[in-house]
Amino acid sequence: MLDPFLAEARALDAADPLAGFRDDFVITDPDTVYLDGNSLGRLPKATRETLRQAVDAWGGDLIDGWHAWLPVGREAGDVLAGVLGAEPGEVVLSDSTSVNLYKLAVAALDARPGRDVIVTDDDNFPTDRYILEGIAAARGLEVRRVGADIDEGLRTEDVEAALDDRVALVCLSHVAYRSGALADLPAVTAAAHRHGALVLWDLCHSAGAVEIGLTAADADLAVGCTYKYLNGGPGAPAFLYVRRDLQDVLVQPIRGWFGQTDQFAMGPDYRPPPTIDRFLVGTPPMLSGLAALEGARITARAGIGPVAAKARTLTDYALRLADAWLTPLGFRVATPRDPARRGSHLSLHHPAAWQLCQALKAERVVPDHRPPERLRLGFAPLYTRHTDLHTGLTRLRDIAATDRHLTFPIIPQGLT
Ligand SMILES: Cc1ncc(COP(=O)(O)O)c(C=O)c1O
Ligand SMILES: Nc1c(O)cccc1C(=O)C[C@H](N)C(=O)O
Repeated sequence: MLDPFLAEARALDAADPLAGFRDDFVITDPDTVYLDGNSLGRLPKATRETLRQAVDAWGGDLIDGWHAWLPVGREAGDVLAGVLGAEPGEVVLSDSTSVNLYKLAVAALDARPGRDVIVTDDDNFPTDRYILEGIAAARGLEVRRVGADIDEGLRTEDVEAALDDRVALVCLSHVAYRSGALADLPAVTAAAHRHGALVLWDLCHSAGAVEIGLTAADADLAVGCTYKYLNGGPGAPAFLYVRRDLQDVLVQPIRGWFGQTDQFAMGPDYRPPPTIDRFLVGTPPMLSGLAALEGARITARAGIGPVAAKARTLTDYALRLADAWLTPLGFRVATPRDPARRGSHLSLHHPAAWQLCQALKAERVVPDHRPPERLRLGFAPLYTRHTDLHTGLTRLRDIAATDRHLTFPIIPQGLT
């Protein structure tokens, strides 16, 4: 008899309005179940072609190529604005998420003179915590860390309790990198605004996975990477968002010539334009920028509404498999069960998570491991099928049931 879960996966895939998008990606080994698109997304076929042409343009056009390349960061920003629920002209590609976080955090702090507290959470992604601590140390500020449950995420009331009129900036991840827990972006933003603070959101794990609605939430600032669900490729430039009315108010700390009015006039003084361009710094990596644009276009074409809806059916389906097959084997779901409170990945706690991760890879299922003791399974709605989850979790169940993972070393080393 056909496993009812498999029948269900096939029915969900058959009814999936995004099913055709899988063909837009390069898939060299169809037997591998790739569940790490939340760390590095797949290569879009269009990107392979775009990059071939870009390399030829470099070879042929040489310096003249810049006429076509210079607008790419803004063009990609406008495509991403649709994905993030922002307006054209409010998003641009620039630098890395880490560098953008620094630039916007400092700009926000400078816009709130006399206030000396940054609020973040104690489970935020490492780069965010390190950068905020660094800024605070350099400026003699306090970092107030809200306690976040590592599986259930941040509670709005806990953020609210940390707010007062000393707080200049609240900086949080929208989707928590380990658990996938989704913070309440509109509610936290509104609470911070009631206390006169600005909010900077890290959208790395939500961009291209959930509906964000930056404009609807009156969000101030955001950063995020393009190499995860947006399929921009390894090291592709990050994006930054600054709400229109803040653009000519905020001054970013790295006064590069790409953030200058009429940069090729090579003028004597720094006079940043009143637009999103003032948050640029230096010469962008063009090949990666073109790849980020191509990747963003696919999500924009699919529409973030259908993408987010598929993220819900994928995570919901995987949760039910986990409950039925994995909980009896010592796994514990480490992601919120409420679909309104999670992004597009699922975390599973198991004391042997590292070994299970290695065993899965050996059997052509690619998850990753995040300490402490969590397997992280990322579902990229554009190319992950429900049947992939059935295959991947069947292999995980069989490995755990037969202890095949115990032959792998216990100590994590290097990349997962
Ligand atoms: C939440 C979050 N912020 C930031 C980063 C990384 O930023 P960067 O691209 O600067 O390494 C990641 C992933 O690498 C992330 O998951
Ligand atoms: N950015 C990464 C990298 O340069 C190497 C390996 C992994 C990454 C990641 O994106 C990790 C990811 N942000 C995470 O949530 O763990």
